[in-house]
This record gives sequence, structure tokens and C-alpha cells, in this order.
Amino acid sequence: MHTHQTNDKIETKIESKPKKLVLVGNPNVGKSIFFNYLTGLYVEVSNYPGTTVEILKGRYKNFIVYDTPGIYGLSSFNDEERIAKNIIIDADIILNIVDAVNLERDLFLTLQLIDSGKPVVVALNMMDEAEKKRIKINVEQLSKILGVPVIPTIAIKYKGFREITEAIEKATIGNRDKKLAEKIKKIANELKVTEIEALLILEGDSETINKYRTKFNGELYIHDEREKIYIERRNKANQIVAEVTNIDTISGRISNFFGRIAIHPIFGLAFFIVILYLAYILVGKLIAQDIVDLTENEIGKKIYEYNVRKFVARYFPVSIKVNILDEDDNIIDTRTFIFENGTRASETTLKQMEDFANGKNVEYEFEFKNPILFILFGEFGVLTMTVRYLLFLLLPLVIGFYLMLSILEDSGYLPRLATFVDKLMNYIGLNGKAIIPMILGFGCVTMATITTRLLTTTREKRIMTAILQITIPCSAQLAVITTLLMRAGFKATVIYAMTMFLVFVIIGLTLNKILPGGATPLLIDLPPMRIPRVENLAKKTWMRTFYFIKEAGMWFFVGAFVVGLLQVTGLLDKWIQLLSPLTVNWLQLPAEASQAFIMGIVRRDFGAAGFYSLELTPMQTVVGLVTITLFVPCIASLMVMLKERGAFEGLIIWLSSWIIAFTIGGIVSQILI
Ligand SMILES: Nc1nc2c(ncn2[C@@H]2O[C@H](COP(=O)(O)OP(=O)(O)OP(=O)(O)O)[C@@H](O)[C@H]2O)c(=O)[nH]1
Ligand SMILES: [Mg+2]
Repeated sequence: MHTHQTNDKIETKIESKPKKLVLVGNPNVGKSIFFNYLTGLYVEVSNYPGTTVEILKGRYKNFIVYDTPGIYGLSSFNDEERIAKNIIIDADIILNIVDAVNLERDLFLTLQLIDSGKPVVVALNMMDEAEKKRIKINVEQLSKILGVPVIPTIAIKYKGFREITEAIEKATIGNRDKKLAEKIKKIANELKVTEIEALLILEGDSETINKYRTKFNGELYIHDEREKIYIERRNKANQIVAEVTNIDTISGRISNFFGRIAIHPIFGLAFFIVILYLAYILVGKLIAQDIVDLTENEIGKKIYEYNVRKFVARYFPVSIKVNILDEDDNIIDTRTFIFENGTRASETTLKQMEDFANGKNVEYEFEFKNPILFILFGEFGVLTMTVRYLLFLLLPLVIGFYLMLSILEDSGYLPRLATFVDKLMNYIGLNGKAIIPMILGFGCVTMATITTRLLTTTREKRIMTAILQITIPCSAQLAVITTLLMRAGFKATVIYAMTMFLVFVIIGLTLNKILPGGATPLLIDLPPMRIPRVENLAKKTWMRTFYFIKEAGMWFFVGAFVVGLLQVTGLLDKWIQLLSPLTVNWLQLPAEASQAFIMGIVRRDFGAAGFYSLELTPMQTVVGLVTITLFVPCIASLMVMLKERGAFEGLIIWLSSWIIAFTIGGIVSQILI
């Protein structure tokens, strides 16, 4: 006791010059009540923002206390801000009053004050209101994150005020943004200004800049970093709130639990893997396998295509190959029936064919001699395969993917995932938002390419589009790749996955390096996690699916038409011959593999499927799959890319994928084989 008293005396002696204690806060948070309490003066208190419009000062112990108008940030956008700012610049200690109910809004200013390098104490006011709303705040944790004392208060009841008076004596400089603090120190040194002024200069505060303009020697700090700093600060405020607040109702608690797990550095990853797995079950298994098998094979192939071709075959020359299949779909018998004038004209042959097929598990292959019919109804028929592909394969997949995306969005997870991966994405010149097109790309690159629109800058759209089109395999291709890798074994799978990942990283890093500019900061709100509303999910999924089909659908027809044309004119074969040396000598694959790189132009999975019938060693499989994955995306993707990114840029990306695919494929081949 005794020693304590002596200490006090010594301190009072040393601090004889009064310190400036400035009350700072957003409008209407209770600053004036604090002022009245501390100074014993009377300042008008009322429940509307802007009650205090001038600076009032009074004495409290060894302090001169200043009341300031409510502000949202330190800057000179309006009179209140200018008045408040000028007094804050000279403050020795800042008492920052924060509204516990609007923590997200108020923390922006708190973080800015902390960044200014002034000692700060935070009064977490309106705790009674917060309690009514069942908002629980982990005060200790908040104080730890900010690095300054945080005192819960109820100003109207003077609750917590004694603790405030104690804390003022212990005010500390908080946890400043490290990079920002470094820059501030540098500027403060160079210009001989205080740190808070350096911060204001960095944030482009016109008044401060004008004041020191003569010291600038022109260019140095002309480009202010306001936007970047503000966005990062806003995000940090959001993240802090997500971390320290709880809505103490059952649903609030659950929502908070998941919300916090989702952005946790370690559990966040586990959570992401669980979500990916669930998404895989929904889209990869249920839709891509079970439903698509039903729609594509049973409806698309056996009902739709068969009947269309059968109808056309009635009137035009055709040869029909009938394959009898066993239970495992192996061909056990086959016969070809030729109809010179269509099936309608030769009833006997038709009868023979029906007898041959009767009651068995059969598969029909129609071959139309007429080139136009071939293009329309043949193997890649515009009216057969394209329709089947679009309606019976792609449509269910697209619906599945959009449904999943909508669930992720409405549940509040997507913004958290974006936050979680933001730092990683920065390395490849993107911000967290880019995770959305990336995930979508594994469904359908065409669809994902359209979604790059949600990225902010052209630079980001460019990088994302290139990455998508070159490195991300779509679900259809992924299905074929998986099947082939299963055959090739574990080692092959690991080599394939690692090679692809490496290429992805290299392309990302390179683009980030060569394109001027940098990643924009992620600006995203973290809404509470909640169960999505079914009605909203249905509406969103439907709208997006419709839009996608409308946008991309036509290009599938165009693509199929072009390939049909190449096939009937014999150009397709020429191409295959042309490519053979590359395939055989450089990639060390069988000559027939060239076909994969032609089919791959139309559809990614066709390309990969081209390897099915070849007898490849596991390492050849790796080479083939690496090359075909990096190879050009499907025609529909190309068309959408040309539309989104323009012909010039689109073609550069498309041609690059040829070069990258064969270069990397060749290198892998030379190493492995
Ligand atoms: N329920 C509750 N109300 C409070 C508390 N603190 C302040 N208020 C009320 O909030 C309103 C604003 O208080 P002021 O002291 O005028 O706030 P201010 O920050 O000075 O406002 P401006 O000067 O307009 O920026 C008044 O109606 C106060 O009664 C609190 O802890 N709990
Ligand atoms: Mg006031």
C-alpha cells in the first residue's frame, strides 16, 4: 500500500504537463456522456447523431479532455471530420467509444485509430442494448486482438466508468497493421511529420497532403493507397466481429460455430474438405453418375437418339449395324443391314433385322451415306449427339452445380471460403473471390468462364480465364481421367496430380508476374451462416441454368457442325496425320493417340476418352492425360471465352494451351518414359 502511494506521487510529479485525452467515436454512441462524467461539465446528450458539432474541452485529473463530433473515420470529407481530425492529431491518449450493437461498423474507426500509432482505450458501450439483443462479445479476446484495453460500459448507468478511468492511465499503442506501420514510419521520417499525419497522407487525406505538399518533391506520395487500406481494414473489422461475437440463441450459436470454423486457419481446411466431399456426393456421384447415366444413356441415347435416327433411316440410304450385348455390355454378336433406299423401302431386310435383334440387349449404329445427314444425325450429329449432350448430360450437371453453388452462397459459406483462401490466391494475382469460378470450373469450364465476370479487374479476369481454360479439367473429363488413372495405378495418379498442380501454380505465378498490376483486396461481407431458403435456391438455380444454356448452348451446335464438316471432307484425317510425328516422337504415344487431340478440340472428355481403346503403359497414360488436360478446352468454352475476353485475347489463350500441353506433355514423357 505504502509503496503504491509513493509511486503515484512520483508519477504525478513527472506528468505535470497535462495530457490531451480525446474522446472519439461514431455518431450517437455515447461520447458526450463520458465527457460529462469525466469533466463534470454538461454537454448536451441526445439520441440523434451529430449532437456535438464542435470541440468541447474540460479537465479531468491531469488530463484535458476533448469531446469530438461523431465520425466514421479519420479524414476530411466533411466539417465534423475535419474538426475531429485536427484535435485527434494532437491527442496524447484516445478514448474510443464503440457501440457494442454496431461493432462491425465501429471497429473500422477503432482500427484506424490504432494504426495511427496513438495510445488507445476502447469503451465498449451500449452493453445493455447488446444484451437485449443477445449479442455476446468476448471482450478479452477483442482486447487481445486489438492490443489495447477494452472496457465494457453502460454509459447511461455509468457502469464500467471506474474501470475506464483506470484504463486511461494504462492506454497502450495497439496491434497495428505491420506493413502499414512500416510505411508510416518511413514517411514520418522522410517528411518529418508525426505518424498519424503519415497515415493520413498514405490514406490520401487532402488536408494533410496540402499541408505538407511543399515537402513532397513532386511524385513521391501522389498515388494514395486509400482504397486498398480501407478495404483491408473493413475486412479485418468483419473478421474480428466474426471471431468475437456470438448471438446467444440456439440457431445463433450453431450459426456462429460453423461461421467461425469456416475461417479458422486449421479447422477451416478440414471444413472445406468436408464441404467438398458433400459437394462431390451431390454433384459427382448422385448427379454425374446416377442421374446422368439415366438421362444420357437411357433417355438420351436409347430413346432420343435411337428414335431420331430410326425416323430418318426410314427415308434415306443407311446401313445399320446391330450389336448384341451381354450383361456387361460386351458385344457378343454383330450384323450389318443395308437399306439402299431407307428402311421403309425394304421390308424384308427390316424384318430380318428385327428378328436378329428380337428381345435381346442390343445397340444400333446408324451410318448415313449422305454427308448432310451424317453431319446432322451421325456420330457427332448436330441434332443427335449435341442435343443428347446438351440436354441429357450437361443440363443435369449444370443444374447440380448451380444448386450447389447457390447452397454455398446462401448458407454464408462462400464469402468465408473466399476469406479463407484469399492469401493463397494473392500469389497467383487473384483474390479470394476467384475460388468461385475455380470450383465451378471443375464442373464445367464454359460455365466457370462466364462466372469470371464477378471478378473486379480485367487483369483478374484474364488470369482466371487462362487458368480455367488451360489447367482445370471439367467434370466430364475428370470422370474419364479418373477411370483411366484407376487402371494406371496409384503411382501414375500421384504423378499426374502433382504435375497438374505444379503447372497450375507455375502458370498462375507467371501470369501474376508478367501482367502489370496486382491482386485487388478482397471486399466481402461475412453474413451469418444460415440454412438456405429452398425457394431462393430453386429460383437462383433455374435462372442461372437458363442463362447458361442460352449463352453457351448454341456454340455446342456450331462446334458439332464444324467437326462434322471436317469429318466428311476428310480434313479430320489429314489433321491426325499432321499431328502424328508430335505424338509418336515427342510424346512417345501410339500414333492413334493423335485422334485424341482432335476430338479434344470439340469436347475435353472426348479427348481423354480417346485413350480408352489404346494399350498404354501407366506412364504413357500419365503423359497422355497431362497433355489432354492441358490441351484446349471444348468448343463451347472457346466460344464463350472469345465472347468474354475478346477474339484476340481468347485466341492467345487457346493457342497457348496447345503449346503448353505439348511442351509439358513432352517434358513429362522424356522424364518418365
Ligand atoms: N441504452 C443505452 N443508451 C445509451 C448508452 N450510452 C449512450 N446512450 C444513449 O445514446 C444516445 C447518444 O448519446 P450521446 O452521448 O449524445 O452520444 P454522442 O456519441 O455524444 O453522439 P454525437 O455527439 O451525436 O455524436 C443518448 O440517447 C444516450 O442516452 C448505453 O450504454 N446504453
Ligand atoms: Mg456528443
